[in-house]
Amino acid sequence: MDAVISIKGLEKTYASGLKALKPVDLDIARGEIFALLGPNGAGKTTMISIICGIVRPSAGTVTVDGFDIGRDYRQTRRRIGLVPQELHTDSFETVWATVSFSRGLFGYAPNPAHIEKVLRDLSLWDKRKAKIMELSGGMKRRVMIAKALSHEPEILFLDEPTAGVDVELRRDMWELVRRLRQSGVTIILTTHYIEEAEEMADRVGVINKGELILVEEKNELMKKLGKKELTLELAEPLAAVPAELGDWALTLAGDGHQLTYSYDGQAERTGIPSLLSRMRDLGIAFKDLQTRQSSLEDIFVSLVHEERSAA
Ligand SMILES: Nc1ncnc2c1ncn2[C@@H]1O[C@H](COP(=O)(O)OP(=O)(O)OP(=O)(O)O)[C@@H](O)[C@H]1O
Repeated sequence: MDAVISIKGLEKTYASGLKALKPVDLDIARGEIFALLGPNGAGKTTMISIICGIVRPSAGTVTVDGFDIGRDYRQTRRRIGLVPQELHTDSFETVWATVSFSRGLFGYAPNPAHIEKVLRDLSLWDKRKAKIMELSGGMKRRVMIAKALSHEPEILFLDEPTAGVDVELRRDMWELVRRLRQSGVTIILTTHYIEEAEEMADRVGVINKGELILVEEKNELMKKLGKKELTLELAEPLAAVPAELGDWALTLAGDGHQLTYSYDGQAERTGIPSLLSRMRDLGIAFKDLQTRQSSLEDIFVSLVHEERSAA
């Protein structure tokens, strides 16, 4: 892998004694979209903040394009754009001035053409003369992204990019992220919206209690762990799953009206034809049926749940 970020043995223990990151090893490939999923307090922001030089690690190393985040802070930081979770942009400055100023902070010469492109891409061009404090929350969030892109970073971190934004802005952001990837930018996003990871990510990492419990290509993950479910709407309710159907993984719901069979969609034999013929023999009729592929959300919940019960 051509790793643009390489994380080795990264640990963080806060002054309170809380271990926010257990040793984490992770390589981020150049040009990929990597989604970091995890419940509240899992350590996502801590990890991003360390890579961006905001939080100091307790142990381990991180290199960005071969530069060490500690020793070569300036070199690493100028390659990175960060869109933080919290908006702190209340200001009397205009959109144009704010975004242009951000670029200057990284030591780059002014480039009005680039700033104009960023503002246009984010539908902020019409607002360029507006003061930040006059903007709506969604607009402010766009400004945060514009600031992060002002110095043409190779790597963009988006910490919960669409928390609390409306559907339209979320779609716009997804579109923008795709365009950025096409232009060669590596994107690392944290999200609570699993739908977002499912839609966008090339690879997914799941972090729980400071531990990276899984890193996998999204498509592989969905194939490997994805279960399918067949739900039969019964003509007459059942009080319990009949013993004669004990060979199939069945559950009863909807006051006995819904019989659900969970099976491995990748398996050669699903067990469905034999189940249906056994049901016919037993005189159990159904009115309707539907199948459902488990989503990344189901996979995530079961992973985090397994970890919790193992702990
Ligand atoms: N400055 C700090 N001092 C002490 N503990 C902290 C500090 N910052 C974060 N923590 C703790 O470290 C753990 C990881 O927090 P972090 O913000 O990295 O999680 P997260 O995965 O980003 O969560 P969320 O999804 O809620 O943003 C949490 O238990 C949090 O309370």
